[in-house]
Amino acid sequence: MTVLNEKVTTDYKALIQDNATKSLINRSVQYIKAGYPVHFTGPSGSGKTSIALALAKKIKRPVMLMHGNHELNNRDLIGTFNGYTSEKVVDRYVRSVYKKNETVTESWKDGRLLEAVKHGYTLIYDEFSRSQPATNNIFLSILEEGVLPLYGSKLTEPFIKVHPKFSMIFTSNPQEYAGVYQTQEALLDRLITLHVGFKDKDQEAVIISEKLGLDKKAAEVISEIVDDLRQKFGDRKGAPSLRTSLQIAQMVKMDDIPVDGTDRDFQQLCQDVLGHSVMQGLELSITETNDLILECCRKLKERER
Ligand SMILES: Nc1ncnc2c1ncn2[C@@H]1O[C@H](COP(=O)(O)OP(=O)(O)OP(=O)(O)O)[C@@H](O)[C@H]1O
Repeated sequence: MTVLNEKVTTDYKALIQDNATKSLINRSVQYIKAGYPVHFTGPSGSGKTSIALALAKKIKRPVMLMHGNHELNNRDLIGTFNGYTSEKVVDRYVRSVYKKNETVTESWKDGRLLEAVKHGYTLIYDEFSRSQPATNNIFLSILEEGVLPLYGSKLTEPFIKVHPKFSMIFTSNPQEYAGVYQTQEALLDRLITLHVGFKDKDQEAVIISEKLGLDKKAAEVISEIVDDLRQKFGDRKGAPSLRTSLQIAQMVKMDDIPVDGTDRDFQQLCQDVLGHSVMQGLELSITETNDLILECCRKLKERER
């Protein structure tokens, strides 16, 4: 279980906010205040989770983070009996009298959703469409009736009322991604779905440079190579994301690699970090992949680190 609350200090540079991102977060705060759950959808690495975290921070309530997966079930969400506690009292105060009192009780542990609903946390349900639609049905009761049904929990109450400060932020990858279930219309219908796409190469260069403290020109070279390859994907999925650019930038900084398209170490780094997604996405052989990445590297003029 992951609970983040206001006391946790995050890197203030974690999310570099351009005007579009700022506006997206501000609008989302208003939707949440009005009682609507917000849903960020878009390709992998486009920044959905980072935006969700920044939004949750603005809501100023403790944050519960939950990741969708196909094994998630009501026990994870609502809770489960996780063993027994027993108490035995043996009273031999008077020698001739032996008094024994033994009680055994099942111990209950709240699931993440129950905890968040009870205490009015902000719940981030990351990649929720990786959970089975039947598991996600429970959110319909929360959104529709404002109650969390305690299915199969053996608890005395059949449901609990949702805390007025409870709010939800969902993120998901588009349906064509592997391991993603189709979301029931009834649930989607109740969310405000906002699209988060890749930024352009200049915006990405600013993020790389500011986030990692890398020279602006070096950041531009990296984002240009990644963007060049991304363009070749067209509508195909799995294009290299900002995450990939950040990985290259991080390694360049750590290992003092010159950001120079003709430098062998830099070329090797680009081939290592970008190779797999390019090979898979563009359906190329490993040699074709390496050649393509080299070509993108060499295209760029040598620039200062
Ligand atoms: N605006 C931004 N400023 C700084 N870093 C960012 C920004 N957007 C994304 N990142 C960084 O890019 C990487 C990918 O972001 P994130 O994990 O939020 O994407 P995602 O869309 O949730 O990806 P996935 O679908 O794979 O979970 C992270 O390292 C994140 O810190």
